[in-house]
Amino acid sequence: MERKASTARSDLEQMLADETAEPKALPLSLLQDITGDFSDDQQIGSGGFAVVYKGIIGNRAVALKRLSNALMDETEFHREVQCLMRVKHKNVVRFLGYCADRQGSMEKFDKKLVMADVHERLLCFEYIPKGSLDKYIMGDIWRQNFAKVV
Ligand SMILES: Nc1ncnc2c1ncn2[C@@H]1O[C@H](COP(=O)(O)OP(=O)(O)OP(=O)(O)O)[C@@H](O)[C@H]1O
Repeated sequence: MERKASTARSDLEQMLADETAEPKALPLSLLQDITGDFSDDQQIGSGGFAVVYKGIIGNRAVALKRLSNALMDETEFHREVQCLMRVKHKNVVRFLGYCADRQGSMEKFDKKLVMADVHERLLCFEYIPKGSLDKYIMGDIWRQNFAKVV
């Protein structure tokens, strides 16, 4: 792992230990490293705007939302990060950091090689175990309404 990523890894470890630490910018190389390069095995869910991965950092975990560029543009991403940085509440999942990375990559288009701009935008949160709340809510609704019929 490169030096920048290894410094960021220890910063993130310290942030997980210190609940008062502010969210910060995280390098893409660190996020690739802790998610096995966004491996399918570490995928934990997906929502309207993102695929969510579990990132392993020491004996702790974080949740990483990898945003779809088609669904959220740069301005919206900045606004989202600004809002998340202001929210601090015991009942709201803690926001730990963000990553906005842009790299040139040579791609074939129409039989020609062209330099494509590849954007990665990610949001990092504390990891909440035991799955999604809607499963528990829907589980109850299902039990109350349909369990007797089946
Ligand atoms: N902090 C987290 N810790 C653990 N799992 C998470 C966390 N955040 C999201 N997930 C998992 O990823 C799934 C998708 O989350 P996400 O917030 O992207 O979708 P959503 O709740 O449908 O929201 P939206 O519609 O705003 O995208 C959740 O249902 C949950 O299983």
